Amino acid sequence: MARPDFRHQLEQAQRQNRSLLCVGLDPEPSRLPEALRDQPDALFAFCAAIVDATADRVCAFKPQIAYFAAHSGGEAQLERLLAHIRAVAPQVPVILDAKRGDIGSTAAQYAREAFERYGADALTLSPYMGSDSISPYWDYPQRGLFLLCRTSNPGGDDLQQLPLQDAAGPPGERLYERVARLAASQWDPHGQTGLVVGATYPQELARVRELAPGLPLLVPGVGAQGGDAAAVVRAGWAGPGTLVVNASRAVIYAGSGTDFAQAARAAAQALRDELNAALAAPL
Ligand SMILES: O=c1ccn([C@@H]2O[C@H](COP(=O)(O)O)[C@@H](O)[C@H]2O)c(=O)[nH]1
Repeated sequence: MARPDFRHQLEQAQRQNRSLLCVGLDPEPSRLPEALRDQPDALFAFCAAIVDATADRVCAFKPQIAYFAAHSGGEAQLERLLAHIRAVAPQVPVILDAKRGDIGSTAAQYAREAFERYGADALTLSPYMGSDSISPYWDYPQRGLFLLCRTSNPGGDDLQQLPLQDAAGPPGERLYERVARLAASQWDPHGQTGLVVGATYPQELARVRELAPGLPLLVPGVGAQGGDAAAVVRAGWAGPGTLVVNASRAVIYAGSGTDFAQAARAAAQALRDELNAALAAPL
């Protein structure tokens, strides 16, 4: 049977697992439990154990491609990991975090890599090369696209907060606001677009929600980066399928011993409950 489109997958996973939590899969070899560290497929083995332990507590998984591509043989382990998620948790969509952005001909190759090679359900993109760097991904209308809008890092201010003075928007519109407005209009011809907004900037998150009332927002920055989970829900929630809150290190490194997967499950459960407690009505 054909998989539903990303928005429906996300909505279904959120309802089924009663969860807004996305677990980020960012395996750093020096932080893996000792028992796994020397295994040739340690990245896969670690992430697969986290997936198995948390699949009924999350609405998505988000592997960050750099943690795999940085190591010889790592991309093959990422391919294996996506196949594993598909086999053990077909109801949970996978957002490949690659933050791609390039001219159209190269973008077409990145799209093929994400959606055909890895079989990801959604992909993060940097939109700062403009519409022709995004349009090749529209050839995969079933897959989700999350455009970087207001990122979680302090340096995001350097460009994303710049006021614009051109005729295409209201005077003083910030660059991140322009991205949100475009994503909610001409940059979303197939209803597949979402935005990345950091949990560390709840005011901007609320502003993005005003500008893009129905778009899914992928919100990294709770846990290790200190974002407030309840504030994220208050600012970003607009109904099932509209808010995905990512935590990577706070979940995957919750434990470091042989019980690391159980520790990850407990951390995911606690974060899921914290997010749910901030919802006005249960999922
Ligand atoms: O603005 C952004 C965009 C992406 N990320 C990514 O999310 C995770 C966050 O990891 P934590 O361990 O929960 O801090 C990581 O993969 C980043 O590359 C982000 O942090 N901010």
